[in-house]
Amino acid sequence: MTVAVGGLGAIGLAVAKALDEGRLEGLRLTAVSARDVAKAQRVMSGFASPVPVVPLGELAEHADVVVECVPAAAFADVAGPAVERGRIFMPISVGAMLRHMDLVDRARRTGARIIVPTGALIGLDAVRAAAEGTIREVRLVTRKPPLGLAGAPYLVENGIAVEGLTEAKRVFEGTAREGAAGFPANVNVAAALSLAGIGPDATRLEIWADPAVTRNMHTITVDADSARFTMTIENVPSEENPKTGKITALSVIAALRRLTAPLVAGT
Ligand SMILES: NC(=O)C1=CN([C@@H]2O[C@H](COP(=O)(O)OP(=O)(O)OC[C@H]3O[C@@H](n4cnc5c(N)ncnc54)[C@H](O)[C@@H]3O)[C@@H](O)[C@H]2O)C=CC1
Ligand SMILES: O=C([O-])CC(=O)C(=O)O
Repeated sequence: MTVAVGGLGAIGLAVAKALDEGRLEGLRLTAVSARDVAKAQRVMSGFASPVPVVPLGELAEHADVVVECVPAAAFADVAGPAVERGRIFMPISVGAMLRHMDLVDRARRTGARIIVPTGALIGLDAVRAAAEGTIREVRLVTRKPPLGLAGAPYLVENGIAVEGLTEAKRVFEGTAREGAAGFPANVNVAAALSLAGIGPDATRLEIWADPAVTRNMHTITVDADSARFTMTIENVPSEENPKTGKITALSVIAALRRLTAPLVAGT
């Protein structure tokens, strides 16, 4: 299968490199997109098999699988054409996906498949299994270093300061949908959780700005008829973008690997 990667930042570059290095059996990189084309061409010259740098909207013409690794604002430029052409579309700006759920109906008609990786989160296999039964409650508590949240539209609009905190402060409590809208660069995890479970309006979210933490921490609690579980992940920030946990790119790579692997484990 061929793969195109939109965005060469913390997540996209790691994914493109894994493909170029031949670490993904049966998958080959065929195109990338970048805001800074000259820089991307320099990156390509260091690749074993350089690929064309094309606009986001053209990625779908070059590959069976289109991976979106751009800021939320550019999501639709990648997603629309990929779904329209019936590709496998892998979004990572999952909060933006919630505002474009019409893509799911469109995918039904074009034969596209939209596969959301677990990303910076944990345990969506268990959440999906529980959702086949009856789930009473899904809650996510996200705890981040205050600077990782600074500038989020919800904080700006509500005049909530996170600078100079000496103790943890809960800055948001609401639904995953409201959280994804108010913190577009921070809680894609809440959107992914909601899609795996009971949807963006029923999934509860708390966001804490915590000066005592150096990692992005996410705790999921699920109460279902089949099981009750609580899971916590403590993400090491990536070097390129401290807002993004290092595991996120690895999650995309793992999700790609299972597209062609002869054996897959986990729901
Ligand atoms: N689902 C999840 O668990 C997670 C999702 N994310 C989200 O993933 C997305 C990517 O995150 P990062 O790689 O950390 O961001 P980043 O800022 O490091 O990289 C984004 C890249 O996209 C490029 N870009 C921007 N506009 C573009 C355009 N029009 N055409 C082509 N390239 C363009 C930028 O130049 C940059 O290189 C963000 O929306 C982020 O919020 C981040 C962490 C976890
Ligand atoms: O990397 C993380 O811990 C989570 C994150 O930024 C997101 O969900 O957007």
